[in-house]
Amino acid sequence: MIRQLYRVLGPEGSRPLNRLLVLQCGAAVLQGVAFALLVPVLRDLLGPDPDAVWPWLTAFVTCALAHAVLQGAAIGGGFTVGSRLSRVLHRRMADHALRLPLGWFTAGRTAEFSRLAGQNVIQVMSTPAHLLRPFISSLLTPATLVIATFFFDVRTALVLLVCAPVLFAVQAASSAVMRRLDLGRDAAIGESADRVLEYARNQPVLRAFGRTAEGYGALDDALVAEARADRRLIARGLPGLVSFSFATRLVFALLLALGVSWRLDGSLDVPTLLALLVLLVRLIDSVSSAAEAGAGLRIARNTLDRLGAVLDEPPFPQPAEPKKPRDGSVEFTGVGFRYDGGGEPGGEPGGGAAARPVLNDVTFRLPERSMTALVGPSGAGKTTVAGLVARFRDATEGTVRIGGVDVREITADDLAAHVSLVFQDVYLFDGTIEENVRIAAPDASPGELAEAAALSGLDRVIEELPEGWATEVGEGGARLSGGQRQRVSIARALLKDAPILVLDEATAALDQENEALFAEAVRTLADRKTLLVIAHRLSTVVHADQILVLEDGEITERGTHETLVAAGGTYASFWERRTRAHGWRLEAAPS
Ligand SMILES: Nc1ncnc2c1ncn2[C@@H]1O[C@H](COP(=O)(O)OP(=O)(O)OP(=O)(O)O)[C@@H](O)[C@H]1O
Repeated sequence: MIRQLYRVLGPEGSRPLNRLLVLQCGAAVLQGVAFALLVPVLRDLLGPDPDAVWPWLTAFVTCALAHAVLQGAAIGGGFTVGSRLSRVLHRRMADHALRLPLGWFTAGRTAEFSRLAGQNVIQVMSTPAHLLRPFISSLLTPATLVIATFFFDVRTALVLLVCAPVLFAVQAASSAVMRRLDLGRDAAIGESADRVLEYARNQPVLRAFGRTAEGYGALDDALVAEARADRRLIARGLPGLVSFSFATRLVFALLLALGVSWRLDGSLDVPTLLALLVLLVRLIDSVSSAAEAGAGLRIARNTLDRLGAVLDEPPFPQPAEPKKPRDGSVEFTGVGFRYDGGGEPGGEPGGGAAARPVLNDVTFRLPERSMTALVGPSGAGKTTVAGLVARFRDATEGTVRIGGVDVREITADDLAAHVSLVFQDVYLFDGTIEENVRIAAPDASPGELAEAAALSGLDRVIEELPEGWATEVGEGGARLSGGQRQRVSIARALLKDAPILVLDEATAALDQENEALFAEAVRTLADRKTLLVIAHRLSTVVHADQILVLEDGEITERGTHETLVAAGGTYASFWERRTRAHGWRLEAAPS
């Protein structure tokens, strides 16, 4: 536990923790000495010469006062270390989130991350003040008492010395069982929390389909599993706790019986017996509080383990000898990819359990300042290609190059500076429209902002909104329509002014008029940027310099609109159906 705290706090936090531990240990030992001094105090008080008590009483009061001072300092230190712990953890988690590969952030892991950063960090920050101190004193105070007992009655001390390992063994066994059960219960609670969140988020869909809480199977299952974990905790954990409590009472009874027999055979006087019994009660009390403190510490340890596991996740690997992209071109050479962990940046190429390849031997080049359209049926792997350009994940085979340099040799900062992305799922931060657009380039001039707004069609949104640029978008952009959100995100990507722009279904939420205007803007952008446009709507892609048709993870056709229509393949059949039906959506060709 203490090792975990040192690990999480890092070198800068270790000095206050050292100080705190010294204070807590000192306070615990002094408490033991003060309790031990009660023996000569009581013995002299009840014995034939009560006046002999004064030196012992003075020593007892001095020790008790010194203990109170150290205890006060230890409590204060506990709070200081606790708040430092929360600051360090939040900062380390935020830094680590920046360095983790984007592919790591699945919905489940994001929920776990936010739980850890929120309630779990708060839980852990109370450890030094509320859990560590009682735990240390529940170990050191009894240890001091056992040593002190040697000065009063060696036989009692020897019995305690023999019993101590038995008590510790019972406690350790019970703790190990409880820890495993706690882990299972934590996981069950986490699952329920995720399902409740999902249930809340999906209310529109669930209500539309008339599903009530009772009918929401995933939530029901999670709650049943949580109740099962609770029952398991009680059924399997309780025997351990009861055994420990039973063992401590047994030790007390044994010593009481021995004390009485020693008294009866005349080898122990009454005042010493009474004083030893008082000491024994204190000792059993302290040992019992170890079990209570242990429960809290066990939970904190599990949490620290989970925090440690997240902080140990391999970060986005930075190249040892970074290279700068030479231009704004993009090149895929024999790229293969599958979603099985083998494609995590830094992961073993081709490692992990075998999964179906999503991309297979994909080779293409996007020349600088050109427009390429990537089309294909749903699930063909288009978004995966976009993610590989931005190195959300690494290709499992082949190489992705930007400006002639392997993306694995480019630093994350350089990569971010070179690639701008617009996805269909737009996320806006709670703030104004202007703040959301300026995230891309905080120092952009009003002219640059206006140009990005004009190209993306955001200028028309601004005109319609009474508060214009100062309109608050709400959490996640909830106060804007889907089309408005999309235009904010397009403007943001344009303002960033990266040489490569990837638009993945960027126009999906736009109406036909805005989509046509945006298609026009995209055409003009191709003079300045390398564009990779993924779109179901053919009107956006007909003017592309090259069109790549991706089917089932493979490029099956490539060429301009005219050549592909003339070739009479998949693209031509898409086109034919679109013109015949006057539809705009691209769908899978009938097989
Ligand atoms: N994170 C993921 N983990 C596992 N499989 C995934 C993941 N993301 C996508 N896939 C799978 O990879 C394949 C390609 O998905 P991708 O999203 O790249 O296709 P797409 O062509 O962009 O589809 P759409 O046009 O519907 O957006 C699909 O079979 C999909 O189920």
